[in-house]
Amino acid sequence: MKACIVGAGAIGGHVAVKLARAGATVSVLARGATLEAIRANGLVLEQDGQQLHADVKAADDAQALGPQDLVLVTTKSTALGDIARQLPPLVGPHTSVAFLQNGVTWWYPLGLPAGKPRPPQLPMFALADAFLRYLRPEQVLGGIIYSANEVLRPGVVRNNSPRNAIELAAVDDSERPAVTAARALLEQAGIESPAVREIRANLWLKLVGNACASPLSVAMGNPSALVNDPALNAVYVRMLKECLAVAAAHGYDVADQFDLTRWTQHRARHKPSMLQDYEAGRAMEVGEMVLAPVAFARAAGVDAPTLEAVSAIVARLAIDKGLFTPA
Ligand SMILES: NC(=O)C1=CN([C@@H]2O[C@H](COP(=O)(O)OP(=O)(O)OC[C@H]3O[C@@H](n4cnc5c(N)ncnc54)[C@H](OP(=O)(O)O)[C@@H]3O)[C@@H](O)[C@H]2O)C=CC1
Ligand SMILES: CC(C)(CO)C(=O)C(=O)O
Repeated sequence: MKACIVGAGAIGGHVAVKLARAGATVSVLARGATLEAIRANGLVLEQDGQQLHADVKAADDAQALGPQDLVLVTTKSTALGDIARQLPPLVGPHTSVAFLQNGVTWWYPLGLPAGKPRPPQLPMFALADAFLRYLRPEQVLGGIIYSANEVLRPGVVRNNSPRNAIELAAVDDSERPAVTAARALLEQAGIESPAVREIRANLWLKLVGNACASPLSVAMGNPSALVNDPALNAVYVRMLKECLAVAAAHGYDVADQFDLTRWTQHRARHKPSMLQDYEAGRAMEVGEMVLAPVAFARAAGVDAPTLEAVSAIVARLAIDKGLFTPA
């Protein structure tokens, strides 16, 4: 299978190495120092004390890579406007394009099953205009990542989690051969990719964790505080309950599936990507992970005072550092 990874950072670097080592024809759309490093030394993934290496074709111009069977977009959400312009040369009539961003992303309303509440109007939904100029809805896959990673230096990624999984599905939850094939490729590469019944249920399940742990970690500058400090832990648990209520109000009751222990497991050794961005001075996914759940709460009339308070603080921190601009 011909697969292109768009954005060779923490997640993209991990996935590209694994797919290439599993025998897929892998290319990456990268830029700047990362592109130079990949061209010079290939990509390296540090996992369980091992260094896994892969040489992959890399370019900053999608034209040089051509149409693919599978495109995995692994940039931050904040880059999706640019990606929408760069993607067309990678897309043929049978290409599947999976979007693996954390949080509420542009495809949420696309294929939303009848009977589920409509989401509030959010700025990221406007990206649909750009993507659907050249993608048919059935080519778009939603993706959820369970894999904690950080870039040590351009082209070198460290994996910080015991479990690495990517959940993929068509945005209307229909089973398609292209989705089954993409999951099989991931599994073959050692990345779990289980069947998905409702992609938005999986999105909420992950988002509940991110929407609470990530902003609290940014506010504290420390991911373990929300586990080790009893007062903060109480705030964290209140936020989780509120966020689970928001998900349920939007048709996805995932409370029984939420595993707090699993969420707190790698707090000590992994800084959430949002805290990594805050510390590195990179654009933060505040709209998608922090403000979106609050907007969904208001749309459904769910009272979420703890979520609102922490979200407001973290949005302010991001705005003041120039890492987020409210729409
Ligand atoms: N890191 C983690 O552990 C986890 C992350 N996620 C989610 O996964 C997504 C990706 O996160 P992560 O891997 O951490 O992000 P990173 O910032 O590490 O990587 C993104 C990569 O995309 C590149 N990029 C951005 N725009 C372009 C462009 N126009 N052309 C080419 N390359 C581009 C960046 O390059 P440059 O450096 O030049 O900007 C960078 O190399 C996010 O939504 C995040 O929330 C989910 C689970 C865990
Ligand atoms: C790995 C995990 C779950 C940690 O918060 C994450 O999603 C992130 O870093 O953004």
